[in-house]
Amino acid sequence: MRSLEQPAGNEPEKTPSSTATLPPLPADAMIIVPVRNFVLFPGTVMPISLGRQRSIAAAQQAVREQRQVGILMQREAGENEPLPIDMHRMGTVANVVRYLTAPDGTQHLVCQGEQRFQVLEFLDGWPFFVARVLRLPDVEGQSPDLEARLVHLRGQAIEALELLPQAPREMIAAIGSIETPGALADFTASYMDIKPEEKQEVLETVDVVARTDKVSRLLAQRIEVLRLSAEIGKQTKAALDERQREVLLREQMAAIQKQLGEGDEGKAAELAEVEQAIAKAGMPKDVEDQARKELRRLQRMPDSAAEYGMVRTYLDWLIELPWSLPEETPIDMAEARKILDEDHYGLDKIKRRIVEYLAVRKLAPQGKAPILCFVGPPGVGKTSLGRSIARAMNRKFTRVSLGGVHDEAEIRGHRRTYIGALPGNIIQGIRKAGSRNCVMMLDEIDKLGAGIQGDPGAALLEVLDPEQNNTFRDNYLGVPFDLSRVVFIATANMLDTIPGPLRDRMEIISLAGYTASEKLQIAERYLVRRQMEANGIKDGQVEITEAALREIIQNYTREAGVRNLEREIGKALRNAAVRIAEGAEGPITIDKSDLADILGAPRFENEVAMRTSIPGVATGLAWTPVGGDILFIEATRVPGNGKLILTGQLGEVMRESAQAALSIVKNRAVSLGIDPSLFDKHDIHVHVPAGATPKDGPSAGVAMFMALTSLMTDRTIRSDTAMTGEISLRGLVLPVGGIKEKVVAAALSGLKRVMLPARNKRDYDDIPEEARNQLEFIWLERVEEAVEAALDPASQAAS
Ligand SMILES: Nc1ncnc2c1ncn2[C@@H]1O[C@H](COP(=O)(O)OP(=O)(O)OP(=O)(O)O)[C@@H](O)[C@H]1O
Repeated sequence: MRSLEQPAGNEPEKTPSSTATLPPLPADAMIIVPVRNFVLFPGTVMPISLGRQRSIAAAQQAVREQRQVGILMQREAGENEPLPIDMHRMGTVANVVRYLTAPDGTQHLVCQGEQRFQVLEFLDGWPFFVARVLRLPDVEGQSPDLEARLVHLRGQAIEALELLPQAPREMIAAIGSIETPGALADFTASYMDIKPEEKQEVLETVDVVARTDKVSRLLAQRIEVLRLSAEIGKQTKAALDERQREVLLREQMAAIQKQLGEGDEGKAAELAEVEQAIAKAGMPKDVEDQARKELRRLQRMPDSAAEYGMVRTYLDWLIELPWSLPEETPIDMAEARKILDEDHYGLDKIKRRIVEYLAVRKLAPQGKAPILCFVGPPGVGKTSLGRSIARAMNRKFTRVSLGGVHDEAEIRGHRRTYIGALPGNIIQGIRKAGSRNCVMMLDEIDKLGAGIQGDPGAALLEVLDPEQNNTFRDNYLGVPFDLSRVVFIATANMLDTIPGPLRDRMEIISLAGYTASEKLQIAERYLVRRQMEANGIKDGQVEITEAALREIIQNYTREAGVRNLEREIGKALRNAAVRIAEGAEGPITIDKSDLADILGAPRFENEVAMRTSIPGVATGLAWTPVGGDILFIEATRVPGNGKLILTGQLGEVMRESAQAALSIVKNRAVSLGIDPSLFDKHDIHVHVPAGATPKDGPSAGVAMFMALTSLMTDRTIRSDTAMTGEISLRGLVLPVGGIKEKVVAAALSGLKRVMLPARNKRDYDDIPEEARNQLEFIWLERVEEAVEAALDPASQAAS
């Protein structure tokens, strides 16, 4: 209800700077800013636009002198050059909150009304209006009568606000917080939709009781008008029946969209397609209802709305998920066997187990088959076995990686309220497979973490539980999805870290790794062919000799599986491919002697011989999640006083076994031919290099003992011998785990002899024949036997 100040016509040329020399204002005088069609009330803050030069000068002077101003309404709004006589006699003293110039150059004064004032007389001598005034603060006592008026007026004010189509909440709150009737009357009058003259009348009603009554009367009239208007609105609305209303709204929406330049034809066509897709998707009834509900929301939304894209993506997910079940063909067992043999060399026991599993599924397709879990080092064929199972069952195959999954939402999805939410990786896997009865491989189930964001293991349990997984609920989808026909297969590198409850659900099938000749077979039959195809080499163009393959297996790779082997073969073949492309006359043969040029120097050649050529180094055998490995224990002595120094990030148990080994050596010093005084003059340092191998557990005991014995007797250990075994303080050799993997690793490293605890003889049958044939086995009861067998006879003379 405030009108803008109009720019004045011919204002006398008085610039604000010239006001610096103005006479000082008398004590009861005040700078006056005349305004039009606007009443500032005490207790309210309002901006006033300044147009006339005189008003700008007044405002600038007030700001300069940090003075209050008097806001006074003109009697005639149209008067550009008001004289004192043209102004009301009563106005409001105000503090200047801000004085600002808008980007378009207009000036504004933000004022906070403080109290009423009455003009006593206008004074001359300033380029703006100045008047002597009488301030009129509100006189408000406390009486039940006043209190009653306050309550009544407050009730009315709130009622009036609530009758407005959109009741401003903060206004209601402000009204509730005003404590005195006079202030409430001012506040209400200020915001009420009444004429400026009526507002001026309220301002001029200094008596609080009279003022409250006046505002109350005005409000009562207002409420009556508002009520009537609401009533009319309601009646008109009721007159339109629901259908008409919808048509009307749709038309309005279309009109608005047109206004916004959003052509609705493209959108309509798009949504018609979505509707058809929903009808065709084969969704269960409740899912279809949900999809249609979302579609209706889309229809009502402009396609520029941020939410439009989100709902559209959600619908795409619902549409693209394979809800219906494809026909399941019975498993052909003979064919299944053929496929397994076709894809994999060896692995007879495992293939047999898989055939059994398939037979059970064939006989009881709806039954609860166990979940297979392949455990073994990388590259031994876990994933490719999973693919073969899918092929044998005539189903789609999909992989879901669980490595490093810490958050339940990665399995089960984020709620749609999150920005960028998506379904969890189970549902993503299903969509990728495009089939509800796919074979889903849950990779690296042993690397599942448990973080603060819920336990992904628990979510996975639900996925795998046949009692629950027919109504698996992904947070993003918000509707159940039936996973009961999915064939789950898990893979892991190690058993220990698979959460217990998950392990209980699964049938573990271990794949230990391949011997050198198995690798050779796999390479000859599968890997070379596959890499030739991958590198565009035709049959007969390149040949890799057996000797070359053996060399790669022996000296270029050291792994339980065949992944690196395949990579090295690929590298060798690519080299040949380049030569063919450059026009070399075929066929090209890659022999052992060519490898150094193609693949570089052998990586593992003679490592053992080199390392063990000095006293104090023993070759141990370690078990790791990626298969067995050899490991060197190095001991050296430095001048000191008998301390044992251990380095190489050893675990607690391994540190203890080093101490035990030292005690045993000290105990037997004389019989071993060691000068006991050596121990007093030296510190002994034991180091176990090889960063990647986990170094804990007691099984390096024998190797520690031998390294120390070798050091103190100054005799080297045979370079063809590796050892494993725990030791007791009394010199007994105790059994250890992982014998099969360790022995295979020893064979792969080209060693000839292994020293094992006698009580591990029971594991001998598990050791692959090839390794058995390659190695000499020395079974140890006591550490003395190790000394006997391991110290190099050639180094005897030196002692
Ligand atoms: N017995 C085998 N016969 C033929 N090929 C094999 C055999 N074992 C492994 N392979 C081949 O070796 C490669 C690596 O195997 P795969 O990817 O299945 O290993 P993985 O055990 O799943 O490893 P990771 O745990 O790292 O996933 C594949 O190309 C696979 O076909």
